[in-house]
Parts: sequence; structure tokens; C-alpha cells
Amino acid sequence: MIYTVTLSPTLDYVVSVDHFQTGAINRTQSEDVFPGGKGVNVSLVLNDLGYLTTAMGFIAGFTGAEIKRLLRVGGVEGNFIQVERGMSRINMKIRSDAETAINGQGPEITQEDIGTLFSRLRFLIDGDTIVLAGHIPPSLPSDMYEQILEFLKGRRLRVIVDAEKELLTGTLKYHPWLIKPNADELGDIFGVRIHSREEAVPYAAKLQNMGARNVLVSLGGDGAVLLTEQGEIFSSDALKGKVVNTVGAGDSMIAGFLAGYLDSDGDYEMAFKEGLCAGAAKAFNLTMTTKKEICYLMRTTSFDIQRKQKD
Ligand SMILES: Nc1ncnc2c1ncn2[C@@H]1O[C@H](COP(=O)(O)OP(=O)(O)O)[C@@H](O)[C@H]1O
Ligand SMILES: O=P(O)(O)OC[C@H]1O[C@](O)(COP(=O)(O)O)[C@@H](O)[C@@H]1O
Repeated sequence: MIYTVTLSPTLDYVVSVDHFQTGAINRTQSEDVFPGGKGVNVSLVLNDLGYLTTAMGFIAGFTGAEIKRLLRVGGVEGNFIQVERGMSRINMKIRSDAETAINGQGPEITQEDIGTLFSRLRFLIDGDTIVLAGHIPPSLPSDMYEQILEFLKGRRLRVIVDAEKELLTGTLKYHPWLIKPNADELGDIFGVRIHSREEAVPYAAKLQNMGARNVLVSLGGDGAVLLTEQGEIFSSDALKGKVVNTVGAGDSMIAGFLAGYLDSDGDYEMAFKEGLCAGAAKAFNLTMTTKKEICYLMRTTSFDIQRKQKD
């Protein structure tokens, strides 16, 4: 079974605004609401790709109820813990000349709620996959992902982590199977700015030295680079197409990568290709990535993947 853990799921309120301005009243040209949060998005895409997942995390209030409802519509089985104080966040995504996001904090989570989460994680068994993804609400300890992996220590799980700064680096000692920082997140860890796939490679290698097995660095419209546990480096430009909304491109990439890996019995090049297609399929559409779009891109793209061995 594949479990996704999104400690603070969201409703993504995606609006388009002609020439968005700060300090002014802006009027929208379109408005859409989607369920979101990194693990939730991974679950939605994997579900469409034919992989059953259980989406876990904390939800609260009317927004939490709507997240659950929309996930049910998307065919995703939720195993969320309902918390009493506050509400699940609404993240504002503004599509304009550039994309702007305002991400909220989420509800207040108590020690008892954390205990409930651990009691549900008890059921993970050898061979399961767990995806720990996204920001965590301020009421949770900043080493929450470490605590989860410490709790699960000893089980042979495929662990995927998509998080920022110490929330990510703290998990590396547990040797996650995959981490997927984007270029900004990778740069933030080391206090540098990363402008290209070439520049990303030495820093991705450092994360491998710190414990990550496979490191996939995404660079939006500049593609991605993958360092595998087998010592290979795959690098590719992004697919070409008309960009509509990139919110969820990274999450779709993770889902596509995992599905590609599982479908091909562990071929990292196939996983990389499907990750690129899933990310692009999201960027080229307003709504969440579907199997149909990923398959179309997989069939019609002539990939130009550079492959070399790590020195
Ligand atoms: N503008 C784009 N054109 C084509 N593919 C894109 C575009 N933006 C994102 N992607 C694809 O999705 C992947 C993940 O996107 P990215 O924006 O880097 O992730 P995140 O959402 O985590 O910041 C990229 O590596 C790329 O393959
Ligand atoms: O948990 P965070 O880091 O605040 O991110 C949450 C946001 O990221 C998303 O999961 C999209 O993530 P990506 O664009 O990185 O794929 C949104 O659905 C959500 O609003």
C-alpha cells in the first residue's frame, strides 16, 4: 500500500487576474477550488494512474470537510484525523503575469492528535511506501517527519520526502528512497542560488552523502536532474508546451516518478521520464494531472535525456 501523509492539507483557491498588482483591488477572471497539499496531490495523481493510496493527515472545520469530499470525488481514500481547533487552510494561488501563492498555516494540532496519527501509522508493513510531503502547521514539532521515521524504523518501507530545509535534512539519516527538492529548496539548504541543472548536481550529491538514496531536483521550466543510488545522473530539459498553471507540478512529478518506477520494475530512466511527463502534464493544465495526459506525453515526446555516471 502507498500512504501519503499531508499534515496540513489545503483547499487551493486558484484565481486568474490580469496584471495582478499589490496594494490595489484586483478582480478575478476565473476562480477554481481544488483539494491540495503535497501528499494529497500525490494521492490524486497516483489514483488516476491506477495505484491505490491512503491519504493521511489532519483536517479541521468546513474546509476540512470540503477537502474530504473533493478527495472522495477524485476516488482517493482518506484516513484523516479530524481536529477540533481552527480550520484546514485555504491556499491562494494567483495566476497572472507571474504566479503568486499565499499558503496558510492550518489548524491547531494537539499532542493527543499526534498520538492518534502514530496509532494509525502502526499498520504500515514491510514493502509499503510512505510519502511525507509539505509544510507542517506551527503547532507541530519541527522534527515531526523525523519522529515519524523514527517510529517506523526497522520496517522496510519505501520513503519519499518532499519538504523544505531542516524538515527535509533531518530525515536524511533514515535514508529516504527519494527526495525531490526544487532548485530554490536545494539552494536554501546550502545558502546558495542554483540556476541550472549542472549547478544542482554537486548539491544533490551532498544530500546523497547525507543519506538520501535518490535525489530528484526539479527546476520548473528548466527540467530536472536525477542522481540515483546506482551512481547514475540523468538530466533533461522540461517538455515544451503552453504553461497554464504549475501548482502541483512537483507533486505530480513525484507521483509519475513512483508509478514509472513501479511499472518498469525499478528502471530509474523510465521513472525519470514519467516524472517529467507528469510534471509537464500539470503545468500545461489547470486541473490535476491525469493518466490520459501523462500517457499522451509519454507516447509523443522524443526525450533527450543526458545520462552519465557519477565521478
Ligand atoms: N513550465 C514548465 N514547462 C514544462 N514542464 C514543467 C514546467 N514547470 C514544471 N514542469 C515540470 O514539472 C517538474 C516539477 O516542477 P517544479 O516547478 O520544479 O516543482 P515544484 O512544484 O515542486 O516547485 C519540472 O521538473 C518539470 O519537469
Ligand atoms: O505544504 P506547503 O509547502 O505549504 O505547500 C502546499 C501547496 O503546495 C501544493 O501541494 C503544490 O505543490 P507543488 O507545486 O510543489 O507541487 C499545493 O496544492 C498546496 O497549496
